[in-house]
Order: sequence, then structure tokens, then C-alpha cells
Amino acid sequence: MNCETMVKLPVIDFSNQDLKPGTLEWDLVKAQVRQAIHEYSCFEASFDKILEVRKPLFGAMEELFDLPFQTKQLCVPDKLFRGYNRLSSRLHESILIDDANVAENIEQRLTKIFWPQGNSNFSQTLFSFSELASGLEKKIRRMILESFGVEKYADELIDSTNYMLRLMKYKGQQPQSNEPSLRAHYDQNMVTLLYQNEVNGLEIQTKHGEWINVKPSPDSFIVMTSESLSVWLNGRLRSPKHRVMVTENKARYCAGLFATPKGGYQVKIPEELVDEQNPLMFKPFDYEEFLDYFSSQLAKGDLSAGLKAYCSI
Ligand SMILES: O=C(O)CCC(=O)C(=O)O
Ligand SMILES: [Fe+2]
Repeated sequence: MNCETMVKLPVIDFSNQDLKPGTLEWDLVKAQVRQAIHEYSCFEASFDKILEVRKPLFGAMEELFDLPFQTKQLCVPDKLFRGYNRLSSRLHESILIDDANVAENIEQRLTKIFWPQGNSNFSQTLFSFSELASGLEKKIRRMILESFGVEKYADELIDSTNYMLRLMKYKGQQPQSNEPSLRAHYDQNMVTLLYQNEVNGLEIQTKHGEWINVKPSPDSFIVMTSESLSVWLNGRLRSPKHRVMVTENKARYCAGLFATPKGGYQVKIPEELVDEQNPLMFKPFDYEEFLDYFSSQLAKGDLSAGLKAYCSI
């Protein structure tokens, strides 16, 4: 059900290019981030530079999703393509690119597949988006770690990140329809950044159980702390349940950058976060091994499996 609430997510401004650790402004923004994730596990990050890629980005996504469905399904490996299926939704289609913060990967793993003769505008646009979004995510993650007093792990954690780019298209729907375009779920990665066109639909559940309709402004990302970060912080913060309900007869495009631990890296709770009052809650895990388990559970129709169940003590 689409229950409109008056709650609005906090908006935090990251547009200042000189936002650097150790400055007064950094500390002020960090305090806002900490407050927002404590309250909502989610906030709107305004970042005016993103407006430069807005038009080309959604143009490139339209170009991609306008390709014949069969072409996409046949050309993109199974694991990376989701198209109108039972588990996600029949209204949703998405393509995933690993390590999208490296230009060559976008070229080889996406552009070359569909345009063997090249399409440099397409590659350049997706790369610019990933570069801006991953740069912003690094700042946000560093602030979160600092706010929990574990910033000494920031470089290691950020260096072992796979920046997965997921391009998504949701079919438009009649306003009276209340079929979810993407079912309610928790993201399993570290931090999620979402950037959408003008069609709204994302809903986030607050810790009190109410659903907020998210209506980001064109210069804003939606930022969520996800399950891997919650586990790494020994349960110190939550990740928000969210879903998508499109109630406009217009396609919704959304580009998501999912900061995810790289396969082969052991994600382990820092010893500073474990003591008598806060006993160790989760075992170390390798995200890729978890994903294998997670996908096999999903394939069996078990939608409740998640990282916390997988590695809880
Ligand atoms: O389209 C959106 O806004 C949300 C997408 C999402 O939740 C996901 O891909 O995990
Ligand atoms: Fe999600």
C-alpha cells in the first residue's frame, strides 16, 4: 500500500569540492551524516556536480534499455542481468557492471557487448557517473568510520571495495495499481547510492515501521547504509528496508552504485567495537562466498536469507 507520510529524509550538502578530513566543514557534515543514519539509515546527499551528467546518463540508459529484450538477455551473463522475473519483479529490468569505477571495465563489460564497434559517449557517461558517485561514497564512508572512532580501517576497507553499478529501468504503471515494482528488501552490500530520473517510487521504511516516499531533487543521491556495514560495525547501525512502487505511467530510470566488499577479502569486525557491553555478533565473512549462498537461497524461493542470518554467532 502506498501510504504517503509527512516525513522527509534529511538533506546533506556535499557540493563543496574542498570537503577534506580534518576541516571544520568536514566535521560539521560528518555530524549530520551520523545523525541521519542514526535516525533513518538513509539521507539525501546533494552534490551539484552530478547535474552535469544527468541528461547524458538517462539518455544512455534509455539507449541501453531500448535494445531488444532478447539481445540483453542473451548478451549479458545471467548473474548480471535481471529481466522481468519472478524474484525481483515483472516490472523491473537491470544490468550490473562490477568494478565500474575503472573506465576499462565499463568499456569491456558493457559497451563492447552491445556496440562492438564502440560507443565512446556511452562509456564516458557511465564512467563519469561512477567516478562521481564512488568519490562521494568514499567521503561518506570515511565520515561514518570516523564517527565510530574506527577511521584507522578506512583505507583498507575502501581499497577492498567493488563499486558495482546497477542500471535499472522500471515500467510505468497506472496510478491506481499497487503492485510493487521492486519487492521490499535490505541491501546486503556496504553503502548504496541511488540516482534517479524525475519519476519517483522509492519507499524507505523507518525504524518505527512507517514507509516514507522518497522524492529526491535532481542534484541529489539517496544514500543508504546497508547490511555489510551494519555487520562490520557489530550491529551499531541498521540498514533500511526499502521497495519501489511506481505509480506513474512513465518509465523510471535509476542508476545505483553499490559499494560491496571485494571477493577474497575477509570482512571482520574491528576489535575496538567489541567489549563486554557489545559482544561479538557476527563471524568474519567473504562477500562473494555469501553471494553464492544468497543466490542459491533466492533460487529456491527463500527470500528471507540475508547476510545477518548467514554470519550471526
Ligand atoms: O530503484 C531504486 O530506487 C532502488 C533499487 C534498489 O533498491 C536495489 O537495486 O537494491
Ligand atoms: Fe535495494
